[in-house]
Amino acid sequence: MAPNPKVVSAFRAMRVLGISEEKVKPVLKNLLKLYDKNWELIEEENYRALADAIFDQEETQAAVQKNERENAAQAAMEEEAEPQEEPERPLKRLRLRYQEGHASPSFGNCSPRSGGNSLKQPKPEEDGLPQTSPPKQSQDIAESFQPNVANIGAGSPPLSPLPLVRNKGKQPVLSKPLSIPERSEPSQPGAASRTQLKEKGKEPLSIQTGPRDKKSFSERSPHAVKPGIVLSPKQLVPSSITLIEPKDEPVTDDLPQFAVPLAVITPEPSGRENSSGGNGSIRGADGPGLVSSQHANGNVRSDGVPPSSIERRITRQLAKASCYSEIASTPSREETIDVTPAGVLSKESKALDVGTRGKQFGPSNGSISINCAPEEACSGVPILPPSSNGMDDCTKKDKNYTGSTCEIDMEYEQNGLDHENSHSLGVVQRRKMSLRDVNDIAKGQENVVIPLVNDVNKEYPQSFQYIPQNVLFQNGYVNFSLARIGENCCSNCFGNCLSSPTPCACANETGGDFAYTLEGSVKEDFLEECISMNRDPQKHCMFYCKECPLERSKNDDLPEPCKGHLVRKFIKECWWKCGCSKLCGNRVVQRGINRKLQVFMTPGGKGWGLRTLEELPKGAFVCEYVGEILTNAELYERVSQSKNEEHAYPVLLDADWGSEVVLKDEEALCLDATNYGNVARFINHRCFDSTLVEIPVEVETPDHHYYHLAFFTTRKVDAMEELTWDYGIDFDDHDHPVKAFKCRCGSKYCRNIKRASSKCLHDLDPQGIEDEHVRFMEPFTRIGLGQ
Ligand SMILES: C[S@@+](CC[C@H](N)C(=O)[O-])C[C@H]1O[C@@H](n2cnc3c(N)ncnc32)[C@H](O)[C@@H]1O
Repeated sequence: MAPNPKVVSAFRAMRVLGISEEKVKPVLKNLLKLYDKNWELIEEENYRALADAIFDQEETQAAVQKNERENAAQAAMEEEAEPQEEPERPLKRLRLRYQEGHASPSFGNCSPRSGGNSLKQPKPEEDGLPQTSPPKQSQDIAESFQPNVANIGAGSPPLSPLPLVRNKGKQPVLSKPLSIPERSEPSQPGAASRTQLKEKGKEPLSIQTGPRDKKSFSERSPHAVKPGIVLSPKQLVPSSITLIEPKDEPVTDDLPQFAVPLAVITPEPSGRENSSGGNGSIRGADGPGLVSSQHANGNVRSDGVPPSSIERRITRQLAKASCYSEIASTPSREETIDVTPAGVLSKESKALDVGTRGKQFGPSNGSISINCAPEEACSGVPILPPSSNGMDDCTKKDKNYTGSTCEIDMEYEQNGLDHENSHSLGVVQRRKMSLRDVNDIAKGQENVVIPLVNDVNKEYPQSFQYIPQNVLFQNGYVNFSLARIGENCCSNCFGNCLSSPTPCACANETGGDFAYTLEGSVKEDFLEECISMNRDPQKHCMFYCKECPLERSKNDDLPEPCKGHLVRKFIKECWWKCGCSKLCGNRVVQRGINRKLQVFMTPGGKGWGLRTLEELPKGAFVCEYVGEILTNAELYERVSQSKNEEHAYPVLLDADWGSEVVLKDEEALCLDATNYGNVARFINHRCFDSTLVEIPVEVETPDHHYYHLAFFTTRKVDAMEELTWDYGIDFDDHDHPVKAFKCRCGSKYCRNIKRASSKCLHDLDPQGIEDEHVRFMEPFTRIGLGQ
């Protein structure tokens, strides 16, 4: 009997969405029953009802399965019962008072490859900090981010646009924070004026205009890139298998924790404040509230049509459509809301409830909106309600907070606001604020709370909008297409891929084996190679672009030859399209931050820094570098137009340029955490022997134009130790548009210190480095150089 053509059509429509017939069949049956075989209802809107029903069913099943697995995992865990782990792994936003510093056990052996990666490291660079004093908590996190006043200078990270930062070695992934001109000392209040702050907030806007007037990357003919030599992946040791400790998983049943695609930040061309495009407008077919959750769920598309609920589900669950959601970046109001201190400080603001990671994607005030049409986005209309000028309402979260009152209690005044010049940031009013209880800079958007403390002075961090996931700015383009993702996924897997006797398809992308251990750390060999690449790039493969996008962004007319990019090692994590579960051990970075971290004011003149409140094993995931996704051209424009005092936390995503035959401008991406970013924006630089190493991680996309930049520990790190990262800055590059900061990393091998003999780092004995470093650090910290 010939199949019913209606059924065949329904199957076909669902297949396009990546849904198999087996899944469609039972749901379709039910639906027919429900609709009394009224096919019209089912066929409507391209089988929307059917797809919705399928997704609903999947969600329900997934939730049930997840619960079962978690329970099973928990049970297994309890059986194994290895008492050492911290009993309280963050499950969502938790408390976190800080921890006592644990004694650090011995170091993990690092087998130093040429560069000696493994040093036993120096003790916390910032000693002298109250090791035991509890972080100051805050009830209104937003407040914590007031621009502060003085700190901008020192504490504030300088500009470091990638393009600008010429890092000698680690080009690839990197972050080359552009440096900022000598910033005023952190301790000097008033180092940065309000005006300056304002400028920052506006940056995105100005950028918008720039690139458009100018020849954009995309307008140029694509430039070919010479493929670099590809590193033969190191053979990793076969993994033993077991479940990841459930406690380490902050996953909760109700939230889509990982897989949070991107949001797009687009300037608003016709915004009220700046028709040139300076104003980003928040727009979204579904309204702010919905938007935020949509983002959280990873809805993205690029077809120019506002996503329907079904579409959102599709993108969320299957990542089918191209990603394109939007966050208004800088409408005047938004500025008030997101960027400027005023917004941050606004206590009256009753923004959306701050969700946990995954739920709340972008600005928690609901400014994130889905916008499927980039073009449309540019004509955007500001949608932020005037009343939303406050950031997230942290009071909800704080109401349960029972910690001690933060000692931070400062009054400050926002000075020097330049309203006229601010085409974007709205009105920032001068006001005095009282700050206290800074207990979570993430505003509930991470699995854990991240407190901020300042035992050094009365400064507060530069204002910025905390986002737990990257967001697209304007021209940056990231395409998540299921069609492209499919092949590399382990669709036949189930449960925990790390428990499988044979590596899954995703593992094959990482050199034939999983990069992670059962405990969730990066395996030794893999980690060592990544560390070695950073510390001793010359010993690794580099590729040179024929026409380097980075150089072109700096000088389009007469670009300098490519300086070379490292051919990086990648980690490929399982994702939505894989058959494994959310708890699969090959999903680490996408689950977000799970460590107890704290932002603190360093005593050594580096401004704010990040430290761990718990001991971290070697290879542990700490956090991802999150920011706005820009093209190099956009970033360069942004930096060139910004004031010296502005921060910039750019990272160049060029880890795979060499494999591209033709590199389009949209593919030359970078991340900037200046205005939108996560806790990684506080990670300070340390030459050579930093405690963190960045590793590119592929989650959503099979190509490497866009990837996540994740930080893992290079060694065991003690509680209260500062987490640092080697930006790869070339301190001798005096021609660089942005001056590098005066390095105060304290490393024995600081590249910013002139030494009598220039011995190559890779010629040094790692153990020697370690020992000397320890001796070197103490006095350095104590004296407080750089202050
Ligand atoms: C990504 S931010 C790090 C957070 C920053 N300290 C803050 O207060 O916001 C980079 C900026 O921090 C400062 N910084 C980072 N590492 C430093 C170091 N080793 N020595 C001096 N300043 C440093 C510089 O101002 C740099 O531009």
